[in-house]
Amino acid sequence: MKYAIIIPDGAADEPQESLGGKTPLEAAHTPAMDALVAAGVIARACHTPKVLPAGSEVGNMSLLGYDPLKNFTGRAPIEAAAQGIELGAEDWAVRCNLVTVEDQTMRDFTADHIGTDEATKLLATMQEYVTADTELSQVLHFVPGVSYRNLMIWRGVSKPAPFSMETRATPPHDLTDKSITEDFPRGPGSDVLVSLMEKSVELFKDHPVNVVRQGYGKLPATNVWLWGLGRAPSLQRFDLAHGVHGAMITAVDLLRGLATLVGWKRIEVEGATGYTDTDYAAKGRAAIEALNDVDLICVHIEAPDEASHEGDVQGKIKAIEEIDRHVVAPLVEALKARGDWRMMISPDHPTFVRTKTHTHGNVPVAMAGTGIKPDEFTSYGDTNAAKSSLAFDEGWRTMEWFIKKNV
Ligand SMILES: O=C(O)[C@@H](CO)OP(=O)(O)O
Repeated sequence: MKYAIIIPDGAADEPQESLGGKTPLEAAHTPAMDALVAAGVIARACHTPKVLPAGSEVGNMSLLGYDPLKNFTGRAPIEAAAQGIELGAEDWAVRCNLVTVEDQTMRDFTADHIGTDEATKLLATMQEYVTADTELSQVLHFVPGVSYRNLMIWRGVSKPAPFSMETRATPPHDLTDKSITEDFPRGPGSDVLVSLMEKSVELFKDHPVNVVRQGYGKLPATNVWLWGLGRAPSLQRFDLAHGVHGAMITAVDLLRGLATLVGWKRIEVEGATGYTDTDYAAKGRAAIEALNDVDLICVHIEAPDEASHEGDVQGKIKAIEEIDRHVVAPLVEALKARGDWRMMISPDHPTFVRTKTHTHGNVPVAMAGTGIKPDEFTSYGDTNAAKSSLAFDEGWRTMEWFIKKNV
């Protein structure tokens, strides 16, 4: 049996007045996704338990079949795994966004999609500052990632990290257009995080990177925003849990990290950007090719989530349609040509274009293929999922149903 999982990140949403009461998934023209539901089932799953952040870090862990209530330790340690950074028992990883804050309001949690080269220079400035501070020089390390998504690592052997599970920090994408004044990190060790965030304002103010950016009309990176901290998680290998070898196609470190932690192969695709300008067709082609090597291919596409964070409903619809045409449609054909197959389509969490951020709640899950008997539904969407009698309140249990159903 060959399996494929498509994750249109953040694609679930609420009905929109501007779409005549449809959700973006329902307004989008998605013949391949609809055909999959017609041939199989639609279900709903909750991948974000109320007590955890309604984020991709929790949602995707659950989607891959791991109970986040037992396994989730924070977002940054997962992203550290993507970079091959090993965290010891005393170490903490912290997500270090580059952001644009204006008049104490979060103008852009991506610092206008800052380039990786520019981000690397700004992080080097933070590192220079920390290195000059004898107390923190041995423990804090700024690690560039891709664009605004970077890390800070606290090596805790010589000086224990002051953080705990009680340390709270708000994701900057939850603050778009909002005041940041009440949302600085809180709890154990937050003074260290806040002082670095404040110091970055001073260090970045006239930084050459920002001078150049403003010269060509781009927003400056005014601050680092520290959040998503945690210690290393330990996840059971996916093949030991399900007897299936998997591979991941994604453009973001969060999913690369999850793949690493569960023992999946990672496939890098040229032109995959983690944004709405990604090369959807290249991802589709890479997924088909991967079926030669692995039993399960997972394709994660960040674009619907990014369009939602920008409040761009038409951009979200376009991203969903591109996924349907360039990933789902060719992949279904390729799977069918190989014999027994199954496909699942599931977002990790809803991202509302209205609020420009993630929310807890159900996502629609389409599952079809060998051994899955069709239900009465014939199109993919949030409303049909809400009506379905197949529901996974503990979303992480969906994976077992998908892999093992009737086998
Ligand atoms: O990586 C991030 O910082 C966020 C926003 O881009 O991603 P997601 O919304 O998928 O959690």
